[in-house]
Amino acid sequence: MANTTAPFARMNGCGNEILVVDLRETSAQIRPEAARRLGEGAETHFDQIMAIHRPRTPGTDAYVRIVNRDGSDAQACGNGTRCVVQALSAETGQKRFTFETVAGLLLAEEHEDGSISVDMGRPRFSWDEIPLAEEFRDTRAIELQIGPIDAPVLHSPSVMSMGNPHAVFWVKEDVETFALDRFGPILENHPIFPERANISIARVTSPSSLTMRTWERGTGLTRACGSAACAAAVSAARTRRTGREVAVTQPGGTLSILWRDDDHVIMTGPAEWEWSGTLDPATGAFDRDTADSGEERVIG
Ligand SMILES: N[C@@H](CCC[C@H](N)C(=O)O)C(=O)O
Repeated sequence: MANTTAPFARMNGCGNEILVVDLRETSAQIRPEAARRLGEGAETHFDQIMAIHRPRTPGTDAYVRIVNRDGSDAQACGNGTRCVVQALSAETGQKRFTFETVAGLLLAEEHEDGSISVDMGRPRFSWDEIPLAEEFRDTRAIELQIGPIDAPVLHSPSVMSMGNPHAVFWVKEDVETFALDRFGPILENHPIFPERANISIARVTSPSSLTMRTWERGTGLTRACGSAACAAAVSAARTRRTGREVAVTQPGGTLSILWRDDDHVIMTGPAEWEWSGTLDPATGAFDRDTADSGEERVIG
């Protein structure tokens, strides 16, 4: 059977490296081995793949599957969702979208200034929804620490789900001074997280701002993580460290997070197209569009 090729765009959301792959014209799926091959590529290395499939539910614009660099599936990707919105808006001029993901429906909108808002849904706080391996009645701070028993480097994280699991460790020092590259994989794979977890270190800088870094589940250190920014902002409000509208600054940029009174979390930020090409979703083989390959495509 001839290999399938699909258009894709290399994009980023606040420096979170995203491949947006258009699989609407095929029934092919991104294979884990293809994801790992693309993730190891000098040009195609990515944090997440956002695979756009034909809609499965009436009233939605597409079904979007999220794949991490290690080939694992994820339930949410805020930065990647903004990239999908920008790509489809560039293709059709449509500004409002409803996407279906494994975690439910996401509503998104591109604004006149080019910024994009995504309704990331409601946060989940109960231990069995995050999930955790054992019951914790108060997930605003759980017993989990790393470092010397009598002087832990990180401890008492806030934990929650934005569709995907997050642990947020609060610090008073510059978030860049922590060896997250060392602590991240240990905590990501800690037995308390049966589905692993995204691990963030966050520092509150005012009643409406915080800075943070994230070690992402299935990917590693990234320059930004949208769902982690939502988790940190909600956790900061939940622990009365900030209000419900927070500017979250990560190494790749700043996102605006609003935890609305109806419990929905609205994330607003940029998306950036870098280059386009075609790829085989089964193998990860790709060709990059050249300057003379016709009008500058985004994905379609
Ligand atoms: N970078 C994404 C998060 C992607 C999924 C995460 N690594 C997980 O496995 O939960 C974002 O912007 O939210």
